[in-house]
Amino acid sequence: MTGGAILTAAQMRAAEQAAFDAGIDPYDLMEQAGAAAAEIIWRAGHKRDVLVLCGPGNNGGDGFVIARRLRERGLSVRVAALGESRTSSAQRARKAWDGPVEDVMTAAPATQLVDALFGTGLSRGLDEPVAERLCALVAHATASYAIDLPSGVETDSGALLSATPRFGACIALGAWKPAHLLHPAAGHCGRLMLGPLDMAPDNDVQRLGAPLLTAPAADAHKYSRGLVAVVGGGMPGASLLASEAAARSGAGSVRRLAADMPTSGPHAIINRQVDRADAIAEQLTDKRIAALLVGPGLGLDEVARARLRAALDSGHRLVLDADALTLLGEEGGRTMGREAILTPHEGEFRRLFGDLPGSKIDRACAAARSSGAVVVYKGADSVIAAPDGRVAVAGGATPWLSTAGTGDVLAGLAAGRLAVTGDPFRAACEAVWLHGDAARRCRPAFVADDLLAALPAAIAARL
Ligand SMILES: NC(=O)C1=CN([C@@H]2O[C@H](COP(=O)(O)OP(=O)(O)OC[C@H]3O[C@@H](n4cnc5c(N)ncnc54)[C@H](OP(=O)(O)O)[C@@H]3O)[C@@H](O)[C@H]2O)[C@@H](O)CC1
Ligand SMILES: Nc1ncnc2c1ncn2[C@@H]1O[C@H](COP(=O)(O)OP(=O)(O)O)[C@@H](O)[C@H]1O
Ligand SMILES: [K+]
Repeated sequence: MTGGAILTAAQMRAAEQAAFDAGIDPYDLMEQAGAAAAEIIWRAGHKRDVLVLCGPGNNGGDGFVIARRLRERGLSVRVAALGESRTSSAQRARKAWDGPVEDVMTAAPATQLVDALFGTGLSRGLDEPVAERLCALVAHATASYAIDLPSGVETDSGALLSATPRFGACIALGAWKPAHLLHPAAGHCGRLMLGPLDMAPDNDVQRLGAPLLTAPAADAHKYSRGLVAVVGGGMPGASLLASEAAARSGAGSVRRLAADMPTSGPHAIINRQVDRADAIAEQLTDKRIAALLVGPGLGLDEVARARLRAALDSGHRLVLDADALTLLGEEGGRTMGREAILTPHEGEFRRLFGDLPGSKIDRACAAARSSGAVVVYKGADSVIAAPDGRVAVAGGATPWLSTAGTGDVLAGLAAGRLAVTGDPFRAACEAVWLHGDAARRCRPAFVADDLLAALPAAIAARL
């Protein structure tokens, strides 16, 4: 269920060095990279005139190979460079291009624009006139391709170091980089494609891929498929959304423990009217509970605090979301020391873990290590990190998800999948995938309730 390894610039360089040490010729690798990218551009099918912008490093070297390969296919190709080529492989690739080399600042636009100015070696923002020229040439083009990365983005953090155009597509070379999935850079990549190289580095950090789910066993019953308990609070809607998501996640049974009794909603959910924390604690002694969710609509008062304490003391596998995370943060955090999933958005993450350094991936890893729990650091780019160092990064979720209540659905899904699998990292990955896929199946301007109706189709697609 992985979508491929994600490597930082330093990890990519180390993998490249290991390949050279193993006998791979550096120039062969550049030829491979350029050929793979040219093949993708050719197959994209525009078959129109091309302008390839080449920078001074190996990204520029890839550009010269791409230009040569596309011309061999019969396309009208022009090349424009930003100064001299500085690496021996790039110099060799430039020599192998026997056409003219124009200046990036004066080259006329083309229908297809290939940006091979900078990749993983970008060390600072582009000079302003160069960034402006790149933006103008991309704006003129019908099709635009960033080679390895859009020039101007920081590989590891996904930050924009200078004005960066939005490309139609980005062809990653050899492996994904954090900037392909982390915002704001991810929003400038367009369609993501991977140009394969002989060198195939692996890493604990992976792009989230489609999960493989299994149907219930022939002799399954509602408890063997997982009983989910959801602790409610002052805002009933949130725990109702979460409960229904858990009920539609593949779990066998859902019990909602709250002071209110819903007047509508799926009758399959068992609502137990309990108010006091000791009554909730009593309900939580049921050993059949396979996962417990607390947080959506919980509230932040003393009653909420007592309910959270009862949940934490119950010993069950936990999903903590929303107000539970805020309350946990007020208490200075707590090491989970058990199978648990925390699902903070940006604000909850900062309240719980403070201002951590590094990329969103680094911050999620640090949070997972310090809490001992699987952390789902939500947003347009969601990072799922386990305390043992495994990470899955989800990109490409529709921004229509940024509507109230979709987090409650995700939390319910995570609890449901945790009850089914008993594995917090796997459950979190499955939940984020199914949530994103259900959103893709909804029409624009959907509301969180619509996601619930789309869940069975999202699950069916993964069986
Ligand atoms: N690793 C692999 O496995 C493979 C890698 N491959 C390819 O190599 C690429 C990495 O190549 P790379 O390391 O040569 O870096 P690259 O991005 O071309 O630029 C570095 C040059 O730019 C300069 N420079 C930096 N910022 C600047 C600025 N703002 N404005 C002006 N100059 C600036 C910098 O100079 P300096 O920072 O020293 O001033 C240096 O000269 C990678 O993305 C992929 O395309 C594939 O061919 C095969 C497999
Ligand atoms: N711009 C976006 N693009 C894609 N997904 C998003 C975006 N903004 C939010 N999301 C997703 O929507 C959900 C929102 O959760 P949350 O912020 O907890 O909302 P709520 O508390 O209202 O339920 C998360 O799963 C998050 O990853
Ligand atoms: K580039």
